[in-house]
Amino acid sequence: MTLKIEKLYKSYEGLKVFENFNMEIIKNGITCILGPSGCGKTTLLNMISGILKPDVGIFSGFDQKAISYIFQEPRLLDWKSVWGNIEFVLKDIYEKEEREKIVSKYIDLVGLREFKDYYPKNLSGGMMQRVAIARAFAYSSNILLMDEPFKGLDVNSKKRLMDEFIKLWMEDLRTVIFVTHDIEEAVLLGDSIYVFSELPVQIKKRFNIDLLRHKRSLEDERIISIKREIHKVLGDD
Ligand SMILES: Nc1ncnc2c1ncn2[C@@H]1O[C@H](COP(=O)(O)OP(=O)(O)OP(=O)(O)O)[C@@H](O)[C@H]1O
Repeated sequence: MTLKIEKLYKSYEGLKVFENFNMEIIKNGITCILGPSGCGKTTLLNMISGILKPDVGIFSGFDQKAISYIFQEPRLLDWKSVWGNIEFVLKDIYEKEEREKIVSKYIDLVGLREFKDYYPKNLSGGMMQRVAIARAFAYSSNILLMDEPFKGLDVNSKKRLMDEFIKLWMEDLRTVIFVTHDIEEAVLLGDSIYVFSELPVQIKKRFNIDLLRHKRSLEDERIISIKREIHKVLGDD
């Protein structure tokens, strides 16, 4: 099963970003998007989420009510604790008792139990991003948009967060659309990787990776060869 974006057009004051753009997204899989800076990746996520309107375009299989969005920066509410930030998105949906169960589950899954009463100002960047990820999963969406959620984190925090993300995703498979500049993140997490061109953006190439995620490693021959090909397509060589 796939979700489809067809005949998409979007310009900003004469700058053509999308022009007859088409793309398929695997349902309940992880689709990664790589591409040069400014090629329209965030614009695409914003249109999928409904934050931004396309000029023209058909989106099939997307229900904007069922979308969670993890932004580059965690966007936590400063005046709410870790617990409060996650509970906030469940307020109008569940009764208190059910909310507590859900928040408790996700706080444990991202390892923040002992920090549940902390406020954002007392958390590290990695911890804030863990709260943002827990919040996105706690909200029962079918589609999860992620715009470089691991950007700017040190290697260990990033590795830990990626492992936590996969653990959460395996619990209830959702359709993930994941924008990144980091080829290693893409080859470790993606079922499918799209490489975008410069503007107006087109798909330069799509890679499908059918290796089991827990068996993937950056030392694996197949992963090394896919990485090399992606570099070539991006024009990094
Ligand atoms: N609100 C806006 N008004 C005018 N131009 C915009 C606006 N938002 C984005 N653009 C332009 O549209 C193009 C695509 O921007 P977008 O942020 O979607 O790219 P991106 O691929 O996410 O970039 P990056 O990888 O640097 O985050 C860029 O040239 C950008 O300058």
